[in-house]
Amino acid sequence: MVRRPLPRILSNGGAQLARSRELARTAADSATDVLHPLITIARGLRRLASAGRRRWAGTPKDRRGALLFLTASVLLVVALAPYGPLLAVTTLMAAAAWQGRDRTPAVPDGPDESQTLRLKSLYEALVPYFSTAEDPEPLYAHGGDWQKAFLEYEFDHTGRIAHLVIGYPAYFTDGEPESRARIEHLLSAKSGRGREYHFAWDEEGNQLTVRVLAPLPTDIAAQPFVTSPGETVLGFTDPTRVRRTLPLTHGEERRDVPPVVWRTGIRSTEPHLLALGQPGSGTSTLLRSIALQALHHGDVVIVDGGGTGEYACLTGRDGVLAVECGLTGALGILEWAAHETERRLNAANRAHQAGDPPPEDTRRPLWILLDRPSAFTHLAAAEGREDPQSLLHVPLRHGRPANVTVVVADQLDSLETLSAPVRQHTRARVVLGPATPGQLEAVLGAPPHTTPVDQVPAGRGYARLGAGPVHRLQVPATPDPYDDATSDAHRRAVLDLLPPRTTPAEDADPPRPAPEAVPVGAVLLDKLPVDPVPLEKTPEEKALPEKALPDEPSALEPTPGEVPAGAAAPEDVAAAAPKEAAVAESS
Ligand SMILES: Nc1ncnc2c1ncn2[C@@H]1O[C@H](COP(=O)(O)OP(=O)(O)OP(=O)(O)O)[C@@H](O)[C@H]1O
Repeated sequence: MVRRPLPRILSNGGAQLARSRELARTAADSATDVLHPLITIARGLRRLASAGRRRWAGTPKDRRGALLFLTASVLLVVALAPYGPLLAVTTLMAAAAWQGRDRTPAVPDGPDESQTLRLKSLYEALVPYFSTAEDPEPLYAHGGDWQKAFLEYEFDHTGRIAHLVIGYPAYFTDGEPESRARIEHLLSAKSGRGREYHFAWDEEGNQLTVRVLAPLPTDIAAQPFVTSPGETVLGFTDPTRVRRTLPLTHGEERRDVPPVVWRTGIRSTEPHLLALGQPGSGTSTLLRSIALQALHHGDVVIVDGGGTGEYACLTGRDGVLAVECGLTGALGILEWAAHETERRLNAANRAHQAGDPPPEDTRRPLWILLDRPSAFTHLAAAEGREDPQSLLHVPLRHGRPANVTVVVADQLDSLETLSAPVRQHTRARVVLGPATPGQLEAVLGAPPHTTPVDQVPAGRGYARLGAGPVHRLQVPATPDPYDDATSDAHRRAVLDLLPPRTTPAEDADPPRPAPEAVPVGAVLLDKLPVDPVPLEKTPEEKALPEKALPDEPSALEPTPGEVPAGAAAPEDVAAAAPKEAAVAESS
């Protein structure tokens, strides 16, 4: 079959179109220049005519005859006088040209007096940092020319600097964080506090660009976000670093906002997240927001060391396998999660070896969300029991290929209490609330390029995914719907996102979920005796210390028999015997 060439307009249409557009623009510009006097006179005539109409309309009816008579007399005199019509037309044109002149006030070329004063004082303040006695031609000198140093500047409507490009001498140590920090601190103080500034250092060109950032929106409520499976919206950020936007609704209003999207799952390079913040900074809210998104495609296990019942709204919901607030329950569920991770790995490995796709029951994402595990660490130490964090090792280390994601939230000053695997394997990081530059750098691994604000709203902070840039972050408002302080709109927004309740929280004998709804090997945590299949325990399971299992089965706690039983089907248990070997193999 012979291929026919595309019509030329399709093959090189883009370039042609651009050329034609450029030609049309040039022609229009030239025509405007040539016709400018005519346009001015026409505009003036229109203004004169409308002034005449207004005058006529404003004249009382009894005087209109006299006015008409006067006008006619003037016209007659002009017509009869030598050169009268010519003079009249010339005068009319001159009047029209005067009336039609462009009256928009000319934009002043440079800064006004107060702006010049600001720039001068900023320049003077920079002199000690950007000059040395040995420099024969200093760019910065007391009483020097600020216009040479400040290459671009813009002011906002309040007269404060909104954008500034500063040139600096090549010998300034712009590679040293301390030197940069000194300049950034000075500039943000002198340009007006209470705003956030972004600093971009161009080390090659010896230029620093300062930009004032608009505050991030704090009024975005929880809602279904348009994302693909495996993507979680942590919050919203600036359009400068993130190209993508998400369509959001805010009441009646619709807007597009750039999100910070965290990718989890098999191909993720940051499969687990650590969120830290001062008390009340919004880390529990972030966890709730993540849980609501995770429940779209996966199962969620929540361990709440804070014990304030902030996740009660999730209890018994479809996909929520457990919400644990006590140490015993936390140990039980985390132990199950570790077994489940291993079971998934073994099942996936067997499938790989057999050349089959991974089994269905290893693909559904499992989320382990821990709020304040450091509280359990203290409690466990006091009671001489195992630290729940030690049970996170397997999910953290091997969770990615098993579709298991761990999210840990804690207070900033508990960073040291977090176990090494938690700190090592959580490559996605969030810091919320007020934090010192040192704390930000310790958690994020890099300093943010923006200055902190004095008043930090709840849910405001920074996020960094792996070795990526540090983003400003505002978490969507996802409050506890059972909190009296929650507004009706926000309560509605969260309740609308909750999956249906499949198990009544208080029900001692809840209805059994359909067998197909329960992943093979998953624990029916709360609740139900599993089918009475006699299951063999692995040597490890037999060796489990009794203390690791719930003392008193609660509504949500697995019974001692259920944890290992649900953690692995019999054939899995047998295959899981050389667990460590299998795990090592898969990694
Ligand atoms: N993104 C947000 N938008 C609006 N309000 C928020 C946001 N995050 C948190 N808040 C509000 O701030 C308060 C504290 O939030 P939250 O309980 O999540 O903080 P926390 O860091 O978990 O504190 P604590 O550890 O003391 O419980 C709550 O009233 C909550 O509604």
